[in-house]
Amino acid sequence: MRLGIIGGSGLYDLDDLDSAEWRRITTSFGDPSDDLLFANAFGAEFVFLPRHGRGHRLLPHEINYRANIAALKIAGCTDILSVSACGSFQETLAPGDFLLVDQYVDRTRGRERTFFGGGIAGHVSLADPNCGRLRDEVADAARRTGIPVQNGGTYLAMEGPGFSTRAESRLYRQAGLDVVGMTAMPEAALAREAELCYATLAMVTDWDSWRDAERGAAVSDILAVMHENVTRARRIVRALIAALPGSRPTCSAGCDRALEHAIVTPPDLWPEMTRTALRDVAGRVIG
Ligand SMILES: CSC[C@H]1O[C@H](OP(=O)(O)O)[C@H](O)[C@@H]1O
Ligand SMILES: Nc1ncnc2[nH]cnc12
Repeated sequence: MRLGIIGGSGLYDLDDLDSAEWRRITTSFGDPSDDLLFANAFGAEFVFLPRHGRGHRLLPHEINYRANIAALKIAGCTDILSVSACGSFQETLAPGDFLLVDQYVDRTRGRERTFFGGGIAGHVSLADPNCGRLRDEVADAARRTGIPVQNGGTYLAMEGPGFSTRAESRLYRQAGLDVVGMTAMPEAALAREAELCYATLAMVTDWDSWRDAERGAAVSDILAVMHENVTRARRIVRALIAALPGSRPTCSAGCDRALEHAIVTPPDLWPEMTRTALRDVAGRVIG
């Protein structure tokens, strides 16, 4: 089992590593957000990728999500923990709190959201869009650190880059959604297509814009909360790494077999170019 960590806003590298090396990986789907950090700690090898690049150079819609997921797959990752800063729609999720997301509502637009196409049609199931097993492992890791984490909640993926209007924010709150961010989709869907176990650790940084008496989501407030809490996010990640099993168990949630019955086009019709590109992420079924 090899863990990939996608660091979101505020998490651009990891500390306390025994060894680490930044390496460039190119993919059939373009370049990832940055080089990948191949690292070793607690006797486990893992890979880290800063989603917005070091120095936070990329807006959510400028991120090449396909290349990021493909690069982590090429790097040998079997599981991905994605860390994301989020606004909260719930009184029970205050700035500084952590949530393990189990559902997403995707309101992003115009992003490349599939590896399929170009003559090979594939449709994966997204009913349970992330890995319950990995989520529980992260919850256990958090428990060992003593950091409270809510296990389960819905993440609204908005297009951005501007934050929600008050009307949008209230609508999402009334709909019972829990947090809002700009990056977990199509990342989660692409991880599923690449047969990777995927979970989102959401770090609540603000109340978004539904509270009358407050000015609404603002980067200065978000960055302040993020800086105060990124150390706790790192502690959860470290506890997870320290408990990683040496070999990957067959995923009880089925993420590692997501493509088993997903491809509709018969193999004799697969265009060679598309097949070659898909090998980066779907070699197991593409051959
Ligand atoms: C810096 S505030 C908005 C920014 O923060 C979140 O990033 P990430 O999900 O990568 O932690 C949000 O999605 C926006 O990209
Ligand atoms: N309120 C918010 N909306 C969208 N993305 C965010 N990232 C952090 N806080 C956010």
